[in-house]
Amino acid sequence: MAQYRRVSGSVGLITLQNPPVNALSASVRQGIVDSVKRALGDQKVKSVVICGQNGVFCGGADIREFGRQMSGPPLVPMIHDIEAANKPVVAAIEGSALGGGLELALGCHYRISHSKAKLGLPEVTLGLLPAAGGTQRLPRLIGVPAALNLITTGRHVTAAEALQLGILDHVTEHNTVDVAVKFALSVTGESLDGRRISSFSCAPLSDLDSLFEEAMLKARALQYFFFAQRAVGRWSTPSGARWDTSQPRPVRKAAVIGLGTMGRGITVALAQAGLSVVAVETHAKQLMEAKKAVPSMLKRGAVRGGTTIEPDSITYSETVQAVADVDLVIEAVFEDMALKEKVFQQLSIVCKPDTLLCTNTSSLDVDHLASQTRHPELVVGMHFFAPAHVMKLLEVVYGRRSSPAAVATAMQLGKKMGKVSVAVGNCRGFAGNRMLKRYLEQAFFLLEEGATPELVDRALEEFGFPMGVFRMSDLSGLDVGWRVRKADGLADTSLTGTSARVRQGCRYSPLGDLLCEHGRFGQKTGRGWYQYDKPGGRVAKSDPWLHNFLDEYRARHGLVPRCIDQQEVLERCLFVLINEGFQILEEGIAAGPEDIDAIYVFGYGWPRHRGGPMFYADMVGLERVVERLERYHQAHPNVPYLQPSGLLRRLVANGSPPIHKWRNVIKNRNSQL
Ligand SMILES: CCC/C=C/C(=O)SCCNC(=O)CCNC(=O)[C@H](O)C(C)(C)COP(=O)([O-])OP(=O)([O-])OC[C@H]1O[C@@H](n2cnc3c(N)ncnc32)[C@H](O)[C@@H]1OP(=O)([O-])[O-]
Repeated sequence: MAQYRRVSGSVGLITLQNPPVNALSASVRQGIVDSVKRALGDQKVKSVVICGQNGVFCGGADIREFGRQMSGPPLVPMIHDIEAANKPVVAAIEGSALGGGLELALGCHYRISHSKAKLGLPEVTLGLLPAAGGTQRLPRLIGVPAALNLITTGRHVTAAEALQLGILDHVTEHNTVDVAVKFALSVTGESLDGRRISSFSCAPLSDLDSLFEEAMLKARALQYFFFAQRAVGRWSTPSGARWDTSQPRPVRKAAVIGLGTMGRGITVALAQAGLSVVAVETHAKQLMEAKKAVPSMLKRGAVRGGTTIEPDSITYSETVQAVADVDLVIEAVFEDMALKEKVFQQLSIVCKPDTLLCTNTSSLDVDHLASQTRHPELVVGMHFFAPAHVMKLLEVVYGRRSSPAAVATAMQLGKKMGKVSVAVGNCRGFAGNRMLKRYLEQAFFLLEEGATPELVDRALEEFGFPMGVFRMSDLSGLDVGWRVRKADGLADTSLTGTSARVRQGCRYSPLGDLLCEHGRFGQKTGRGWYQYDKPGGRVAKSDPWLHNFLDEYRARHGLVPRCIDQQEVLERCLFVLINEGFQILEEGIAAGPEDIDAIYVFGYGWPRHRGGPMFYADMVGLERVVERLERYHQAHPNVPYLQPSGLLRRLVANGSPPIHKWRNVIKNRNSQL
């Protein structure tokens, strides 16, 4: 219902009353219709304010009435009558104005909001359209592009953003109803001609078709990704193991070896999944720190998720012997093969014969680690992403000898931990990091050729990544990749002349190695591709030192900088990553494009509304991807990964079938097409 009273002499105050969110039930709509009629008919009333009780304007349609026979006055004429009123009507928005609630506010002549309020048209998330005027009034008020974004995403915006967009007339920190009443008094008698949104004309746009086309593509990408997430659970391996024929083993007690950043996150994620956990760290200082850090991470998680954690579900130990009775072990020691070999040899002796042994390596050879144990069929990779208790992605890496039960167990455990688990084969970097390597290389090459970190990052962020490659590299630490390149014998900055930029016959950029030699490891040292106000600082600022360094580097190597545009950045960085994805599909490292897309959206910040790299390739058109790769390969013949992969070429030769048909072509990869 709605309460009506006259306040401040001449303002009719209508208060929506329907706990908990003043949704527009039949009786609320009836209350509004009756109150508006009263206010407009009362000569003492010169203006009207509509608000909601208990600090919430209106949560939209009453979801408790969904599926029931429609009764009471319909919303559209009700809002239209408010707009047509000859006395000013002001919406006083507190809490939320969502769906029909915002549509009601758009029917008012003025909108005043508290700074903490949220506004939006979330109908799309319920399978509806904002059909009570939202699709008509919002574009007229804020323009088609901004309205389309709100309508198609359903996102809630803050009062500050709503003010900036032009949805609100005023935002206040004070009592919103009091402010709205004062405002209503001040506009009494003013003309309402320019305040009725439905009479506004929509600003004409020359590129309206492409705008709608883009919105349609986003919708298609989101639909594709919805199904892709589900497809990854139906895993299979080239040896014929499958999700529906492989029986997972029960895992009640698990162990984590190594309590650095990753190990702590994994311990938390296991405990949150209800397992009892043995957390092992052989360095006394690190163990002591973990004993403090893990419970506070668990506490924070419990507050966020409203859950409780058994405090004694984790036991700590300084020796590997403590894992003798666990069902599964996740090794998370330093990324060093010799160290991991030793751990696996020890585990193979200490653990029960049927304990599953998992490694959290991000790129090392799972088969080699399996060969260190007595039961290589019980070894798989469980590659978590930092922070392991937050990030949704888990790559489950099966080796040559991993049993179907071992893969099924790791996949099921991942699911229990709330992860999206993707089964991938064993190769250097698995699927995600292997593709990332090509993307990073191209970003470095672009700097050599004349780009700046700012230019590259801007292009990637405008594409939709939360962070460009260089800002991301500063966040995760430049030293991580440097260590790997040193171990691989690549990071040799003593080389001069042309050999400084070539390794094993291919183009190589030593830029990352040189930065590390200057002690620039990214945020942790306060300097990287950008500068930060202090070590550990978060706000990246352009660094003149870096720009000088790049100028000198180019001059030293006789590289003439050229103008690089955003399109080249996107094509070079993304198409090479996509090409590696096709290679991975061809080799059977990932079973289907959905696996790669899930990995990239959940693990690497690929924008969901672009569906993932493989879906994006399908959208761009496979022929175009091939054509651009060939062109770039011609320009850079010493970068072999720019050469289109065999599978990509075969798909094009097959008439570029849509993504859901690629598996058929992959299956027939031995045919003579
Ligand atoms: C022709 C029609 C056209 C219009 C179509 C639309 O408007 S479509 C758009 C429709 N609107 C939306 O899609 C908005 C959906 N709602 C929200 O986004 C959020 O609830 C919120 C932001 C309003 C409040 O967030 P918060 O974290 O502060 O609180 P919370 O989430 O914990 O909920 C608290 C309680 O409120 C209840 N309840 C909530 N909404 C409605 C409703 N519309 N109705 C009835 N009840 C509703 C909720 O069930 C819960 O009850 P419980 O379990 O305690 O008995």
